[in-house]
Amino acid sequence: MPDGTLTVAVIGLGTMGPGIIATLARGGMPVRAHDLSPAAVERARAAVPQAAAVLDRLGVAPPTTGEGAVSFHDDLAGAVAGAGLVIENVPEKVEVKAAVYRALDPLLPAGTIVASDTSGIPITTLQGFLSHPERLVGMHWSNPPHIIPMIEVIAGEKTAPATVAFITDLVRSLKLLPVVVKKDVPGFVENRILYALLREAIDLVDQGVIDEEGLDTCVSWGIGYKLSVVGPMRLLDMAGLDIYQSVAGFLNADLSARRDVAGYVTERTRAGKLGIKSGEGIFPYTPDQIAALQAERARRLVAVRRILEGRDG
Ligand SMILES: NC(=O)C1=CN([C@@H]2O[C@H](COP(=O)(O)OP(=O)(O)OC[C@H]3O[C@@H](n4cnc5c(N)ncnc54)[C@H](O)[C@@H]3O)[C@@H](O)[C@H]2O)C=CC1
Ligand SMILES: Cc1ncc(C=O)c(C(=O)O)c1O
Repeated sequence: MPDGTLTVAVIGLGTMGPGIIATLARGGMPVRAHDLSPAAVERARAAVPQAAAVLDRLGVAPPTTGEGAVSFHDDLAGAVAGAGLVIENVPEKVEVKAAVYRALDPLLPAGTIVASDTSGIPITTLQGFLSHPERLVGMHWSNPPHIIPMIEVIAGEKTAPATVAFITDLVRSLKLLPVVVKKDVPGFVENRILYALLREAIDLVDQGVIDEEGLDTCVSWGIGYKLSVVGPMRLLDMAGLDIYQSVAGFLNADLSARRDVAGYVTERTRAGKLGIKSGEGIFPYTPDQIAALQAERARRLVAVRRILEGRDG
């Protein structure tokens, strides 16, 4: 069980880092942040207060002891000094994560818990790169991490139950929603659902069934809107399992079952068109548009969450 003295190190300060840092600090924990890129550190220095301002709008108050201090460290050793928890948040490549774990090993006491924010690399795979694998666990936040309250907690084959309990208690102490995933499958739960949806969405655009804007309108104002209130299992009962039986009977065989990544995406990633992070992906973005888009998305997500939590509306 985390106590009031827990210091957390966050390694990797890109898309996910600043929101995670702000959330932990708002929970009263000192946070020590590190990225090998000085540019990423500078971006994070600006992004953490921005995420904290969103937490204000969400009504997330620090404990009476106050907000945790955030410090930035050029070196990994300095970042993890005194940390009881290290959150690994580097790119989704096994070799990159493995290198971080190998670098962490001599720096950490055996009992220091290491939580990976991996989107779906099996935790058991990652446990092969860290001594005392019982202390490694998946702690999968969703983007934006300072707004989405659900966090998946995933044990690898060698993860100790106490490690899982530690992270689920920590998530609860932040008044967030831990979901313990019972099997260490690739993609866990959230991303298996999301990637099945994205595979179908990309396929529909690729086939010319609908254009990108139309796809987003259809999903955001149809099933996406509905799923924010009624989960898939409850939706089956709401629609009627007989309806699912009939429709799935012909539709399942027609859904995309591709095992590779659609050329629609590969062409863009190979061209460096990565999305907001590169200024263009499926859509083009100017810096002003990015700032406005991120502010508006935060505003809407905050408003929806407040309503779903029964605080507004
Ligand atoms: N982007 C998303 O929507 C989500 C990503 N994740 C997962 O979180 C992890 C991080 O993802 P992002 O923040 O999107 O990645 P990112 O690419 O935006 O940021 C990664 C950061 O790690 C830094 N880095 C790379 N190697 C490093 C090293 N050896 N030591 C220290 N820092 C290093 C990079 O400089 C970069 O700033 C990945 O495992 C990803 O799958 C999880 C949930 C959502
Ligand atoms: C496309 C995509 N891939 C992975 C994740 C999370 O691991 C997200 C997300 O959190 O939204 C995502 O959108």
